[in-house]
Amino acid sequence: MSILIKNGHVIYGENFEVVKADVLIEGNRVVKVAKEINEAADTVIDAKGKVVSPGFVNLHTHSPMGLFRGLADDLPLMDWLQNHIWPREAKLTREYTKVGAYLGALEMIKTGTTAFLDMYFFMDAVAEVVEESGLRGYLSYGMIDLGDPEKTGKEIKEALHTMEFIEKLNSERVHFVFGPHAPYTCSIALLKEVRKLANEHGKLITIHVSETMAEIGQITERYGKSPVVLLDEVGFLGNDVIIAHGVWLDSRDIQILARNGVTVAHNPASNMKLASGVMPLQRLLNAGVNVGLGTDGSASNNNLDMLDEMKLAALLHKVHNLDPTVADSKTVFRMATLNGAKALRLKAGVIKEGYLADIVIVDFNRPHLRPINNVISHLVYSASGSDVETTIVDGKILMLDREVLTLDEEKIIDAAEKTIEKLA
Ligand SMILES: CSC[C@H]1O[C@@H](n2cnc3c(O)ncnc32)[C@H](O)[C@@H]1O
Ligand SMILES: [Zn+2]
Repeated sequence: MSILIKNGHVIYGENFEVVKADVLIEGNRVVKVAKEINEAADTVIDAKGKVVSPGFVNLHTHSPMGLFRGLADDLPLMDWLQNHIWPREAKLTREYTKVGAYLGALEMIKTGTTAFLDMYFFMDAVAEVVEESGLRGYLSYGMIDLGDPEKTGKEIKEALHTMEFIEKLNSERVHFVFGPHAPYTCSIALLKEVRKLANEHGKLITIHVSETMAEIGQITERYGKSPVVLLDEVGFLGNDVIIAHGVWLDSRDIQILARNGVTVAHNPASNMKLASGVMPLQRLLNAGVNVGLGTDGSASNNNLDMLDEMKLAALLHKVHNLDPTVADSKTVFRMATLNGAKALRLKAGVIKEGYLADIVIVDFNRPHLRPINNVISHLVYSASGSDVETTIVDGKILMLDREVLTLDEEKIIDAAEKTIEKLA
């Protein structure tokens, strides 16, 4: 199958240069970007007045948590988790989680996310949803053993069961990732076993690290060192590790992350909403750390809109540093696209010949996106997810003119309402 996108403002290559061009997709790859392409294609899309952008990579989320949207707002992390979220999650079944995953997938397609890194429960069900939706999903079963050796074994077994399930799908778009929840919920034994298994199976690892001051306090009290130093000393870190948050990092932590090639997934909305703190973006980037962007779950954000997230990232770091030159629009756009793709070892995140065709078309024929003085600026500061008109993943159209082609929108929204009634 081939798709020809004509007359768009194309964000081209690693430098995100904006050119008026046509884009030809054959199979799952971009094969040609040129001023005018006149070859025949199965589908032709006219993108006049529109922007053809790399799809967004959500580098940290809990996709089914949309079910809990708005149910526990305005709380700090530990209170939010222990007293509001975990009791609700204890009632989740595979069926309910799947409904949440459908809602998350629908929201991501509608707001231009093409790939995401997820951590949650019942990830076999989430994998089925990802496969059906056409998205690219990197899925981890979130392991929590709370230092109980019996639980360690059970959690590892569940993770391996999820890995087997995903491997059997034999999908190029659905991948398994190891997901120990955090240093404060996982034993050293669990973390060491995860490192060993990730090496054995060649899988990525994702984990929440240094999110709040409370976490730093707990880990320092328990181990006498910071979470990052702890993870380094037990041999857990590597260039296959993506840590979520990384808010409370000192200079030594940052050097350790850089030395190990660790990626940090920045979640500005969640960090602001839970009042966790401000990630040291400038210091991380200056140290050469790869930083991507994530939304976290919809119960702490409260949506999965990566365009919103880019604006929040840019504004947060400007005001925090009292410096408007910090987190410029291109830097933030790169975090939301190429840096995320790099972390997932995905040949995507840019539009260029040979790269995966994970592309979105954003409708700029709208007053808040005119005049088209600066495409990247408009995407970061002026657009929102609802401006995304077409979403293409792996060379397949998932949404055209805002109609989702792979999922039944009405059915999913209805099921979400019914599920939360049952859960309440
Ligand atoms: C064990 S599955 C994932 C687990 O993580 C919880 N969660 C959601 N957001 C956060 C966050 O910001 N920090 C730590 N944990 C978080 C989610 O509710 C699941 O229980
Ligand atoms: Zn999280």
